[in-house]
Amino acid sequence: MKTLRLTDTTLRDGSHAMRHQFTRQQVRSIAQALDRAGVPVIEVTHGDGLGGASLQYGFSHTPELELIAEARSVCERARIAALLLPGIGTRKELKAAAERGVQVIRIATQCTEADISEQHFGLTKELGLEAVGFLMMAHMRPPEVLAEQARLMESYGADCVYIVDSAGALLPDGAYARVKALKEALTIQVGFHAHNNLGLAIGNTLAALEAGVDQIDGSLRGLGAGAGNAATEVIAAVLDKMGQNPGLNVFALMDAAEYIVAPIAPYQPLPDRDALTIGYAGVYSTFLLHARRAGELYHLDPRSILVELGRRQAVAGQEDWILDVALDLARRSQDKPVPQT
Ligand SMILES: CC[C@H](O)CC(=O)C(=O)O
Ligand SMILES: [Mn+2]
Repeated sequence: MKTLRLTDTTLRDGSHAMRHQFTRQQVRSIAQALDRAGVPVIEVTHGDGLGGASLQYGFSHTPELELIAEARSVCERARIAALLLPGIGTRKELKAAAERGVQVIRIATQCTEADISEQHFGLTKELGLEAVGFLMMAHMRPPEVLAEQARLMESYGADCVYIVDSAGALLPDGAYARVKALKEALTIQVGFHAHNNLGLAIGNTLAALEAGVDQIDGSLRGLGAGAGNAATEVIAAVLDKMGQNPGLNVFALMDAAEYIVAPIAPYQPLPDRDALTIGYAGVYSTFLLHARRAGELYHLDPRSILVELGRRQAVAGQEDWILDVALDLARRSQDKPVPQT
């Protein structure tokens, strides 16, 4: 039986929910707990990947390279992964991350733009690292288009390509069909990364498993953008009940979620009305907090901003659209004629 590989992204996708304020001590405790619980890969980076700390995406409390080194120093078995979005992260950050002990680079592009990742895969392989492709906003394209894009990443040297449900907008049949299409098109491994905006993160992960997925993502307590990710401790318990536990200590993960992550999380990600709107309208999960802020600023319901962003098909990197949309909606509401009585 092949072994399913779990990557925990509490210290990367969870960074969105933490507004990128992880401290060294928090990273050490979380990484050590995950390592001891048998999680084989731990992703540590600014939420928007290497080089993400900026005015646009939010500055980090502690530089991500230092956090990577902290995580590396406490792990005895787990490999450390870092996310990189071409254009945000450059060759310089990629090399620096490798020097701090990163062994897996996950290269993320919009699901129709795999062609911008060739150089980054090239350098990752040159440095002797494992290279994983991330096709983001995968609900926006049908399985056959994703398979073509994944084939490009395979030709650049990817060891695995992920279907990334960035908006948490997929239903189980959509997750199944997309993973299946990649399994049929590629000779390398296939992964699935879920968001819980429609409350389907675990259900979709199980659909991906049914389609033959090789790698999946989780985060403790689901800490992540939007309504968060598939919770690592829940994945572990479910896989265990299915007789498919790949070596995860279920109780140790429950403890890490409860006693290490819950006390430091600023809120518990869940499909509340704004996050649910993200899944419903098919919007990038990281837009949640930005849309809430814009809503407060312009006295708008964040849901109206999110629905309009979905209509305009906004994708990663278009965070500046959020304020534009809010301004348009605020202006439009002022233009409305006052009802005559
Ligand atoms: C900014 C990168 C993004 O958060 C990657 C990811 O996890 C996703 O698209 O879901
Ligand atoms: Mn994500």
